[in-house]
Order: sequence, then structure tokens, then C-alpha cells
Amino acid sequence: MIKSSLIEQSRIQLKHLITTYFQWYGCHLQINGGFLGELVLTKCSRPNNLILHDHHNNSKKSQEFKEIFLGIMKEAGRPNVVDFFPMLRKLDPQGARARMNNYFGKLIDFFDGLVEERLERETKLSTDVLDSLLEFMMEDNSQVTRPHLLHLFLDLFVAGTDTTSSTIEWAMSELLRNPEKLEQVRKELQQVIGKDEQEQIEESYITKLPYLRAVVKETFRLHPPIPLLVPHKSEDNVEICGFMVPKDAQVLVNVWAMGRDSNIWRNPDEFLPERFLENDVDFKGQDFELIPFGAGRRICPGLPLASRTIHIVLASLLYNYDWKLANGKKKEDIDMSETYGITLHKTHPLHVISIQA
Ligand code: HEM
Repeated sequence: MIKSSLIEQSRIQLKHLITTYFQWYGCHLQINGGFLGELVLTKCSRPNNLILHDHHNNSKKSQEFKEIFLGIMKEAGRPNVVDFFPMLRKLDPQGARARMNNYFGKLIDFFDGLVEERLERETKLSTDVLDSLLEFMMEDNSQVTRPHLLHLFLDLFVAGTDTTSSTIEWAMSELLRNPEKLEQVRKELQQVIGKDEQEQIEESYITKLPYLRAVVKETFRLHPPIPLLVPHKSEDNVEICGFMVPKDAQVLVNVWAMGRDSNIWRNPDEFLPERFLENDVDFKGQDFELIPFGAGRRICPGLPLASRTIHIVLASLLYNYDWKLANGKKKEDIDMSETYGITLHKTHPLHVISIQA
């Protein structure tokens, strides 16, 4: 039930959402974690949201959530000496772990408040993921407890929001820098979905949109959200391609560098989605040259949800609206500098103006 509810949550009525956003903020949008993050995990659902369904974007709760969340992102982005000298971990010389624990504690309290609110409610206003999980928790002999639920939401928000939203921001930036590729995606969308204004982007369209899929792959190649994946530890001495990896070594996989390796990719620094029309390379963990979600038994469990969300959000943004850069900027002015936080995101957010298509 939870799975189908999550899948249902990923079916998005974006047109309505974007329209609402425009009503709040006007047509000038900052396509970054703020807008997209909220869109991806708190509002992208039809007709419901994951858990913040009842809270307006500018409500106190929503603001509180954003502040904690931004604190976590900022903290995660600070370089920490412990990452290079793990033996210092226990000492926490920069106080990073203490600060992070404090933020996580606040986030757990925040989710707990939402759970309490929902449990106290007499009439059901909605059915969202939180409702489904609460029903599950209340079943007789349920193995799901309240702490399980709170930590599940912690995982979902921390692992799933910034990664997904930064990918969409990079994809939009690349497309706006390459108008002919943008046109190509729009052409494909018009051909496959048609020109019916009422049409929603459904999940089933994704398989019929090869160019859009190629754009997403190319975005992952150039801008993997977690450029060094998550550190792994070697269980034994292993020899890989002539290199000895000793037992207990911390292993970081530099997927950012792999994506730009000229031994693997032709014109690696260019945004060329077409390269993926010529082969079956995908990011699902089978093709080691493109593994933004990792591979093997610890591959990201959110891959299917992230993949659906990114394709549907991107298709909806491009199908329903034309976009141009804000403040009279030209494509050459788009700053593609990167800043490392929990994810690799744009140093300068993308500012765009929508024009109803
Ligand atoms: C573009 C989007 C995303 C990317 C690129 C991404 C990437 C990754 C990577 C590289 C890892 C570590 C894999 C490894 O250990 O080698 C990971 C782990 C994880 N991801 Fe994602 N992720 C994304 C979205 C999501 C979403 C939407 C969720 C959940 C809603 C999620 C949940 C998790 C969890 C729970 C783990 C830890 C798994 C474990 O410890 O075994 N991720 N992700």
C-alpha cells in the first residue's frame, strides 16, 4: 500500500502547481532547491502530497521546514577534516557532527509534530503517504513504530529532495544554454503528447520520449548530484585493474570525473544528449560509465522514484511553458559554476521567466 501510495504521489499535476506558484510569486521563478525541492517532495502529487499537504507554501510550518532543511544542506556542504582523516571522527574537531545531530533532531521533532497533528484530526482531509503510513502503523501487531516512521521521512527528505531538484535545475540550465536541444525536446513532447492544453504528463509517456530520456542521462553524466557517491569501506584486500585496495580502506568513486573522461566519452565537456540515442547506456547501475545512483547492492533505493519525478517534472515544465532567462540575460551569461553541499548544485541559481506555451 505504501509503495502504491508513493507511486501515486509521483504522478504529478504540475500545471496546477506551477500556476499556483506563479500566483504567489509572479512569473519570475528561481529554478532551484527552493522551488523544485518543495515541488519534488512536498507538492508533487495528484491530488495529494507526501506529508505537507495541508500547509501552504508560506505557512509557518512550511517556512520552519525550509529553514531546518537549508541548515542541513549548508552544514553538509562545509568541508570536514574527518572525511580525510576518519580516525578523528570520534573527536568531531569542527563540531560538524554535533551541529548535524541538532538539525536532524529538529527535523524529527518537526515530523513528529505533523504526525501528532494528523493523529488528532477527526475528519480526514486527504489521503497522502503520511496517512497510508499511519494506517499501517495503527494496524494490530504492526511492526512499524512511530520512530520508524519519523526516520523514514528523515531519509526520504534528506536523500531525495536536493538530489532530484538539483538534477532538474542542471537540466534546465543546459537546455537554456542549448536552445536547439530545448526545441528538440519540445518538438518531441508535442509530437507524442499533442497540443491539448488539458493534457497531463503521465508516467506512461516517458518510454515514448527518447530524446527527453537522453537529456536526463546527459545531465546525470555532466552533473551527477552526488559526485563522489557515498563513501564505501572495503571488506577485504581486493585487486581491481592492477590496483590493490586494502581491507578497511575508504573508497570514494568519482563519478563526476568518470562522466568527463575523454577515454569514455566523445567531446566530454559538451552537452550532447544525442550520444545516448546511439546506445542503450542507462543510469540504472548496469553500465559502469554512468552510475550517478551507485551500483550493486547499495544502489540508491530511490532511483525509480527519482527517475520518474525528474522526467515528469522536466517534461511538464517544458510542455506547458516556454522559458527565457530573467533580467535580460543571454544564454552565454548562464553561470555553470558548481558548489558542493549534500549535492553538487549550481552556485548561482537559475532565474527564468515563463511564457505560457
Ligand atoms: C537524482 C536523484 C538521486 C540520486 C542521484 C541519488 C544517488 C544516490 C547515491 C549515489 C547513493 C549512494 C549509493 C552508494 O552507496 O553507492 C544513494 C543512497 C540512497 N538514496 Fe538516493 N539518490 C537520488 C534520489 C533519491 C530519492 C528520491 C530517495 C528516496 C526518496 C533516495 C534515497 C536514498 C537512500 C535511503 C539511500 C541510502 C541507501 C543505503 O544506505 O543503502 N535517493 N542515493
